[in-house]
Amino acid sequence: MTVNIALLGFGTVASGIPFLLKENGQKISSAACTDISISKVLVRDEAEKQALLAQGHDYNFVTDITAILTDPSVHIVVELMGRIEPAKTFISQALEAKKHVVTANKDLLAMHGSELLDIAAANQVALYYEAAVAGGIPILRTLASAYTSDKITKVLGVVNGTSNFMMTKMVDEGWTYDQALAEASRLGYAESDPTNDVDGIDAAYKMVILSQFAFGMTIKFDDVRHEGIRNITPADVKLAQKLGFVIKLVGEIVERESGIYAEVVPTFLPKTHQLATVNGVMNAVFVESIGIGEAMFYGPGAGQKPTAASVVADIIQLAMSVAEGYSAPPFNTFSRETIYAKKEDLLDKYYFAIETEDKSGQLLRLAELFHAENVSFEQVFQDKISDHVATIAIISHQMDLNQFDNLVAKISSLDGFTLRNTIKVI
Ligand SMILES: NC(=O)C1=CN([C@@H]2O[C@H](COP(=O)(O)OP(=O)(O)OC[C@H]3O[C@@H](n4cnc5c(N)ncnc54)[C@H](OP(=O)(O)O)[C@@H]3O)[C@@H](O)[C@H]2O)C=CC1
Ligand SMILES: N[C@@H](CC=O)C(=O)O
Ligand code: NA
Repeated sequence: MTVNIALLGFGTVASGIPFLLKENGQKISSAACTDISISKVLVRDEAEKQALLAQGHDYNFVTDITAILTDPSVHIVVELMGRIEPAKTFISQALEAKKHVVTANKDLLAMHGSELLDIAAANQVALYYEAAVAGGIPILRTLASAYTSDKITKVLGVVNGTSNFMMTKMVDEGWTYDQALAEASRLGYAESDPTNDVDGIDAAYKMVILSQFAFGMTIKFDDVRHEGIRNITPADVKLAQKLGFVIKLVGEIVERESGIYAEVVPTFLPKTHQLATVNGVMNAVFVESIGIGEAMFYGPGAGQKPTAASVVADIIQLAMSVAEGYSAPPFNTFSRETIYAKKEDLLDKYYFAIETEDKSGQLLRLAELFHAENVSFEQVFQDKISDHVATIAIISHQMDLNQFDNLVAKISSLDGFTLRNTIKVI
């Protein structure tokens, strides 16, 4: 038997699939208990079809999804177009046509995953998406299988390859923000609209998906506090280095007694923390649990071949179920009621960078403000910006999220002070 797959889109990731099917064909067929063949590829229009044929791609290119949906010989649909629509409609239609679906579309899964999984279940087919979180790292399947015996208490992740690549180039090699972004796009790491990469949105999508696999709870995207890398200045990086930290965009999900909480924020990581060594396009997911303890899963978070490898691994699992005639199990079965943590249960240290006039009494005003919130300073630094202006950098002791929000609001409205940045300190 041959299991037929149809690709929706033939961009960076999709065009990496033929390489693996060809170079690793024997192992793949043996693992799937069947041959796997790309029987149709949906492209945008006739011009793209002609261009791909001219480049030597010898596939059955189609420009209308109906050709795939109505073809009973297509067993698995692989969506690699990205964005919400028409991907959502096409995936829903494919599931309703009783075809299994593989996707890498974290935007769609974070916003509408539950709805799509319900459609899959109602039609007795499966929706797999290993590549949606940390491209080449087999993290979702690991959480869904190897962690069934364990209880996870915390997940930390550097899960956006583009922003991590950019930060690494900017810090280590002095590249500008624009140079770093252009190169991340050229290498196929960035989304077609890289806003989501640099503003922490892509990483927040991944936290939504990770919360389902690690904690069995579905945090809504809007409830994932997120901020990107745009506000980080060379001064922040310099101070971090001086104090033995590196700055990374880190996602965190924790379960406290009151419930679960997720955020993606720039973070001061001690240089000795395992995540501090994750550079370039590499990603890592650091998992704390009551059984295994601490474990870190490290690998490429983006790029054609790593991401295609995760996609093909999903295809193999589904192809095997087709070939062997059993129902493919759901990708994740861990599900509990979602209960959010109380803000007073969320304790962290923070770095505050505040600009103010360089004159007597300014630090005292800040000290009074922190004191009113019952938060104490751990370290304070002052740097001259010009003759009359200074940056005061404060690293606080632990405070809860209510205290942090109150401080941010109060400093922001304090006359003569500009809150330039806040960064979590681990
Ligand atoms: N690149 C990476 O490293 C990773 C990507 N992903 C995810 O994988 C998915 C694919 O990403 P990637 O390959 O990088 O994206 P690309 O933009 O390189 O590829 C998407 C392709 O789909 C085409 N497309 C879009 N809409 C349609 C449509 N309606 N009909 C037919 N074709 C269409 C696009 O055409 P056009 O160019 O004309 O718009 C483009 O060729 C995304 O969901 C992304 O988030 C996940 C992990 C890593
Ligand atoms: N644009 C994303 C791709 C993988 O999800 C990233 O940079 O991590
Ligand atoms: Na993955």
